[in-house]
Amino acid sequence: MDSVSFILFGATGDLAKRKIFPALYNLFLDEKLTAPFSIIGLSRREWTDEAFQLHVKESLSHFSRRFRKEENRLAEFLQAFRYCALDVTSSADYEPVLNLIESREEELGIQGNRLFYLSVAPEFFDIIASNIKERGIGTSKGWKRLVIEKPFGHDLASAQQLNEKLSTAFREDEIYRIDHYLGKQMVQNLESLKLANPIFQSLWNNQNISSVQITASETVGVEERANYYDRAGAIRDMFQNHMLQLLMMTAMQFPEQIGPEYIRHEKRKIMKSLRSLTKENVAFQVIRGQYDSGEINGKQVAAYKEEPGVESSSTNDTFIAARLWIDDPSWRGVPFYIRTGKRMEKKSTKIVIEFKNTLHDLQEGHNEKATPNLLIIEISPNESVSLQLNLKNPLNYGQAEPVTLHFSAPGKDVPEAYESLIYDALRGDPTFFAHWKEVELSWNWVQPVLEAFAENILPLHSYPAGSMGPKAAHQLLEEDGFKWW
Ligand SMILES: NC(=O)C1=CN([C@@H]2O[C@H](COP(=O)(O)OP(=O)(O)OC[C@H]3O[C@@H](n4cnc5c(N)ncnc54)[C@H](OP(=O)(O)O)[C@@H]3O)[C@@H](O)[C@H]2O)C=CC1
Ligand SMILES: O=C1O[C@H](COP(=O)(O)O)[C@@H](O)[C@H](O)[C@H]1O
Repeated sequence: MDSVSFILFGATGDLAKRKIFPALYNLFLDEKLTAPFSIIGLSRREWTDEAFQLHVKESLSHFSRRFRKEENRLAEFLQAFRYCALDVTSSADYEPVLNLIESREEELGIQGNRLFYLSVAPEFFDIIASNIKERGIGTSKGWKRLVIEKPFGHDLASAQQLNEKLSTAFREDEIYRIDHYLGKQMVQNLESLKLANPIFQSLWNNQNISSVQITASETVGVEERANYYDRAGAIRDMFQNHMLQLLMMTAMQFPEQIGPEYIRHEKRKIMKSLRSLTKENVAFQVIRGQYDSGEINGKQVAAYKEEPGVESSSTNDTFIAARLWIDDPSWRGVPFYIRTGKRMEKKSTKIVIEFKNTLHDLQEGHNEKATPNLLIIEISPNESVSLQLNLKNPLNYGQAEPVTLHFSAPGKDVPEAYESLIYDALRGDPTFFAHWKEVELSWNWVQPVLEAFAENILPLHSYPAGSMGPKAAHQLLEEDGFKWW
């Protein structure tokens, strides 16, 4: 891997503190950051290099699990950090930034490879990209890459506009759109679960699978993010990006070859085959909900409308469930159910593949207990794969009963999502980043839902905090003869 300048916009912010510095520190400790490297922090406040280094140190003391264990290497790591104050909207402020980048590159002998990480509010993405171009910061002997955070747009039109603006400064292959769900180890494992296991390869289709469910439930509420969340809702915050990425990763067929372009091609094919909705029929396929007060882990919590910063008349969605259909030969007839929400009973992200229940079909009326085979992929908080099978129990008159084969991935010391993703961006592997076409196709599917929500065409179901969502979300599956696992 090349030596790089890592240029961090929004260096004093929350994401930098909680995720980016700890990820960089781990990469450094694991010798995955090629020495020498330069890290330049940028944001408005007037900090010295020393103040910035102290901030990084404090962030690591709170958020890095390896801080105490490997403190002896900390000074070496912090030496790489420099700081420059800049207002991203002021073109003149970019000149000292360029000077600093170049002087550090010269001092360290770095060949001009520059990774720009935009950990700032999305309204700044385009102005930063164009200033990087205009002010010559992206012009050097080495490569340049742009890493951007979500959200990528607010709807289809704004995402398209943003992409157009970014593409005047960066080529698509230079843009790395972070979706941190793609950095989760079990999501990255989906590819090998299918590819490396012929038994699943041959079963991964509508001949054998009756339905697929993807759940991301959270116990947290809106926290201090009402200003953003009340305009985004679960549909933009989780569904359009993370949930649809999980759908693509689950449903994509085996690429002809391993490689980012082949995988991304397969993902795009899934999105193109998704049956589109119209604003008028959204209500038949989508359930929206908002949490009411309730109890979570023995603690009483407030209703969404009573959260600080939320209007008492808010119709924002804190829960969404949907039934999607992939109209291609492999998946035709298999419903994909997706649900995600805040203030639910438990924190759990998982994918459940339900196989067709042939035993049940053969012995209708005789063997009520035969449950379908299930492949359960737990993504968080635990990382595991379980396969539920049926076996006869000789102690119970030979009745078929479910038994489970279970594998738990080693939780400790597994790289966190940000660590894997930053490493991939540094070495130029875009496999687990969202390609523009995936993002555009996702917005395209979601757009009628946004419109139906905005026009209040479908009911807003309330659900008690601490539950698994509104009743209507259960009915959505029951009407097809399924249930959420
Ligand atoms: N925090 C999280 O967990 C997550 C965040 N994200 C995304 O990451 C990005 C950053 O989020 P987060 O860190 O939470 O946001 P914060 O509000 O905590 O940080 C924003 C950063 O931007 C800087 N900034 C604001 N205005 C300017 C300006 N005009 N010029 C230069 N710098 C400016 C701020 O520093 P200063 O005030 O000193 O200028 C600060 O460093 C957003 O796109 C967010 O959606 C995505 C997933 C999770
Ligand atoms: O992107 C986001 O994700 C988190 C959930 O992430 P997880 O890794 O804890 O599952 C969510 O809480 C947040 O609202 C959203 O912006």
